[in-house]
Amino acid sequence: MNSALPLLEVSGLTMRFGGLVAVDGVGLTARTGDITALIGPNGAGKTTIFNCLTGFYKPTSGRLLLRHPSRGEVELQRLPGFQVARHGVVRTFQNIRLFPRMTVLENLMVAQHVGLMAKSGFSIAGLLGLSGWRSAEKGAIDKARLWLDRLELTRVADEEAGNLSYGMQRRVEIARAMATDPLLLCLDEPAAGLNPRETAALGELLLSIREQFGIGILLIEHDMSLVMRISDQVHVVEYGRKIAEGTPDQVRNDERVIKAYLGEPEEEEMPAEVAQDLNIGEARP
Ligand SMILES: Nc1ncnc2c1ncn2[C@@H]1O[C@H](COP(=O)(O)OP(=O)(O)OP(=O)(O)O)[C@@H](O)[C@H]1O
Repeated sequence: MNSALPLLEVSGLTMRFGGLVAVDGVGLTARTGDITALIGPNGAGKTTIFNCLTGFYKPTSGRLLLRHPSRGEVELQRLPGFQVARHGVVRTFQNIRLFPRMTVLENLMVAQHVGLMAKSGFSIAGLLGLSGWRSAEKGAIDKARLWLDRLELTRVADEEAGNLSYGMQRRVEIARAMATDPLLLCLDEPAAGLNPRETAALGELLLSIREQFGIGILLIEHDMSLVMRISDQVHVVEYGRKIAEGTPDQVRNDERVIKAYLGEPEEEEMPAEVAQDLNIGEARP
């Protein structure tokens, strides 16, 4: 657990769609060196929080404070959406969004496009081969290859991304995000569609990224077993509101969380696998 000031501090985040309040005054923090999970039942507002955080939506109100190591305190909600990733808050999506007809290596190159264009001076001359552009391009290829190597994807570097297994495509998405040097990696349901073996490998991968690169990871995930195993902190939302936060042990024993996931005891029987994941098998009839 990292005790410095949080990398990200969200306060009073509200997002309305017409009459619907999808996110209602949510606060949360994410720290460098931590895996922070954001969980809650379907429709609770998790992806909307991510969309606000990563510049896809302009929040109705609230403050999204990023402590950037060189730029100081940045209020993300004030930035144009495309600037958020440039400040190091990078995401993956619930549905994989690779370029399926490009190779894996090309997918990682595209992610670095903005940096490359900046090196070209956004000019035709730059693109036509000035040395600054050429060395930047080489740097981008080297960085892409480094991340492919780190995520054990080198052997598929020249394959079309769309031909890979779902689990491998998820890995490529994470490699692509990491190649942009994020401060905060936001993963929206990275285990969705993965088999148990792929999910276990994903867990190991996220733990090793946290260990080796000391970035913050913010994770939306429905696989409670994965969340409970790898997270440092867990925030729980229901109907757009934060209902609990704490360590996995604190959250799995929180009555409000148990009710949010399972309903009232008399309403429905607890599914055995959920009870096992939350480790509350003995606590309920
Ligand atoms: N662009 C939008 N326009 C209108 N309503 C929206 C929009 N995006 C989300 N919502 C609504 O906001 C609420 C929260 O949705 P959101 O996708 O954030 O939930 P979630 O917790 O991510 O759900 P899930 O776990 O199923 O992905 C839902 O009622 C949803 O229908």
